Amino acid sequence: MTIKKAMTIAGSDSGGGAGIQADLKTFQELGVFGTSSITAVTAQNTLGVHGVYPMSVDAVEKQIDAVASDIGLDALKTGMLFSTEIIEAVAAKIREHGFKNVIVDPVMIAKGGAPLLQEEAMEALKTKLLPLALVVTPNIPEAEAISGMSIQSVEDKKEAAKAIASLGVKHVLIKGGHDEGEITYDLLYDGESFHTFSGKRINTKDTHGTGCTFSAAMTAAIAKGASVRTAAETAKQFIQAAIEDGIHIGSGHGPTNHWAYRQRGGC
Ligand SMILES: Nc1ncnc2c1ncn2[C@@H]1O[C@H](COP(=O)(O)OP(=O)(O)O)[C@@H](O)[C@H]1O
Ligand SMILES: Cc1ncc(COP(=O)(O)OP(=O)(O)O)c(N)n1
Repeated sequence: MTIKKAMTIAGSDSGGGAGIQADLKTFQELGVFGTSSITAVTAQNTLGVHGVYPMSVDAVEKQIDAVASDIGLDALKTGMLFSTEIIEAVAAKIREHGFKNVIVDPVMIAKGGAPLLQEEAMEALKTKLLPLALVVTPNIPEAEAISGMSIQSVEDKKEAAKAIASLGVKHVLIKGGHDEGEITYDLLYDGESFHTFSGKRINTKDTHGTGCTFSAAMTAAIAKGASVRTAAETAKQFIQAAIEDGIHIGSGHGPTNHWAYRQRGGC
């Protein structure tokens, strides 16, 4: 059996719903061996972020080198990168190791409002990291911040996707969780055409880590050889099941259920 491998370069969420923890659980559920480089430790629970402790650039680099030099990877995702220095170091390592299937989840702000990316790091994200990415998966506020455009309609979403693609990233997937309406629409732009992935909007507060889980599911599917479009379909099904069967723990926003997709027969 060939083992498929995926790496996450992201922050740790002590509450287990987002970040590295969500990514590794998702990789595991989709049958992919997960490895990690931790960029920051957050003290976090369902009520919010109580502390952010960035790792040194050297620590982030050494974790990537350790995995690359021995284990290798079929796909890689980034999540919380926090600072310009860490983004520049990660971009340099992607180039040095020649990593190809790079999925960038441009994490900026946690649900409770805590900043997970310093404002001044936006430029490095746009100019250093996005040109190396196969896919970027912003939510609507992140797509607005990257494109500099306000998104109020489907047409706005399409224009923002084109503006983000012009930064050099091959596919742009704008997630629709922050929209309104009974159906969620995630929009994929591949540089030529648009594809929409839809699902029933679940009325729940247990949505902590949806973005991390979605991009990790895409990463796992791509590691297994799926096209970006098929990976987006898998990720949409994975997150739909995970939100529908959400886990009611803590007194704030509970995590999604990473077991749900496989329990329903997906793999
Ligand atoms: N209440 C919900 N019901 C169903 N799907 C949702 C819900 N909230 C988010 N999603 C889906 O979860 C994924 C993550 O979306 P989003 O919430 O926009 O990301 P983020 O967590 O980065 O803010 C997308 O596929 C989105 O459509
Ligand atoms: C360590 C860490 N990384 C990322 C996030 C943001 O995760 P996301 O999936 O966007 O979920 P919410 O913050 O919206 O719940 C995080 N909180 N912590």
